[in-house]
Amino acid sequence: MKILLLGKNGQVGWELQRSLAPLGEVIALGSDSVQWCGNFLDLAGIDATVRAIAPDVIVNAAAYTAVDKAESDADACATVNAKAPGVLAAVAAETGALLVHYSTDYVFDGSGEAPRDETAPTGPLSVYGSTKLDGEQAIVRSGCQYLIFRTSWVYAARGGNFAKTMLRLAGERDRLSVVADQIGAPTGAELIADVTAHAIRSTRAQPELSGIYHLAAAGETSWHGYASYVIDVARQAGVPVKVANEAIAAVGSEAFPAPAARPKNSRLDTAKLQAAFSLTLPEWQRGVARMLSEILEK
Ligand SMILES: NC(=O)C1=CN([C@@H]2O[C@H](COP(=O)(O)OP(=O)(O)OC[C@H]3O[C@@H](n4cnc5c(N)ncnc54)[C@H](OP(=O)(O)O)[C@@H]3O)[C@@H](O)[C@H]2O)C=CC1
Ligand SMILES: Cc1cn([C@H]2C[C@H](O)[C@@H](COP(=O)(O)OP(=O)(O)O[C@H]3O[C@@H](C)C(=O)[C@@H](O)[C@H]3O)O2)c(=O)[nH]c1=O
Ligand SMILES: [Mg+2]
Repeated sequence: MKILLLGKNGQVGWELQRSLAPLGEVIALGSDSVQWCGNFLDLAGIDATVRAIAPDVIVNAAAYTAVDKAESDADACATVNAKAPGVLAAVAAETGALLVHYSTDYVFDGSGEAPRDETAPTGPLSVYGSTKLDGEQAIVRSGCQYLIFRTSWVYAARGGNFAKTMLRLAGERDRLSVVADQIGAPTGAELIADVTAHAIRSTRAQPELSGIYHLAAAGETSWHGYASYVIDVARQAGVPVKVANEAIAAVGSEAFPAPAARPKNSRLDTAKLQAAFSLTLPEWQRGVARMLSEILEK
């Protein structure tokens, strides 16, 4: 099996370089690749690259993920998150390749408290969420065989994420304010990459497994609960933190104004994935603790 991995240097892309290796020949590209075009702003280049490599599986881990910046950079965000996946899907539809792609809880409007399943109506609140939804829909419309994993609150030992921002701020400040009315599940890039490899194997054998799946760790927390957990683990590991637990103020979203609105309810119902691929997704704390042990023991 020949696999083309795009976005190899991102949180998920980096873990996919590891998890996809046993499946076959992996050609991994980043936006800075020179031998082939890896830049999603060059749609013609991406089209030519995929056709020249002619992979059996395309795994797209590239995306414009700067949620707040996207609000004032909509065109670039749409090209990367919607148009480029449309180009990948068109080639996959023509060649019969399987396209694997990632989307987000931010395609939902965050109303209510019930976890969303894959049939729930969407209603993105941000440019980022809208472009990610457009990308999903371009893939579904193309008629190609696909696996789209909607995930949430992704972290990795490597790369930028909320947990690492909190660790940095906890070392610098003696007070923090963190929103407590946005609820979701922090999900490790490692878990996503492992589930992806497993799902590709199964779908290559059973094409009817193709579709959209929610993929998030089990359990739930708020960003405030997540920050408190991360800082507590760091403190117990002997990392010097300036902020005392009671100085991590739980605030409403309105107290933390940001260019992009975020959904309050980011809960994802993952029953379809767990049933289709015979998986049990672990509680969010397990992966976060593992990531922290990796970065704190350096
Ligand atoms: N991060 C999160 O919290 C969540 C992410 N997701 C989705 O999961 C997937 C992976 O996310 P994650 O690994 O966290 O993302 P990262 O932000 O860690 O990585 C994104 C990757 O996309 C690449 N990229 C950005 N712009 C371009 C471009 N113009 N051309 C080619 N490549 C580009 C970046 O490469 P470079 O650095 O070279 O620019 C980077 O390697 C994405 O589809 C994302 O939408 C879903 C839910 C949550
Ligand atoms: C840094 C910081 C953030 N926050 C709030 C802002 C925001 O509502 C929430 C999350 O902050 P961030 O901006 O780091 O997280 P954000 O970039 O919105 O994370 C999102 O990334 C995209 C790619 C996704 O697909 C989503 O699933 C989600 O993971 O925490 C605080 O309340 N206090 C703080 O000190
Ligand atoms: Mg972010």
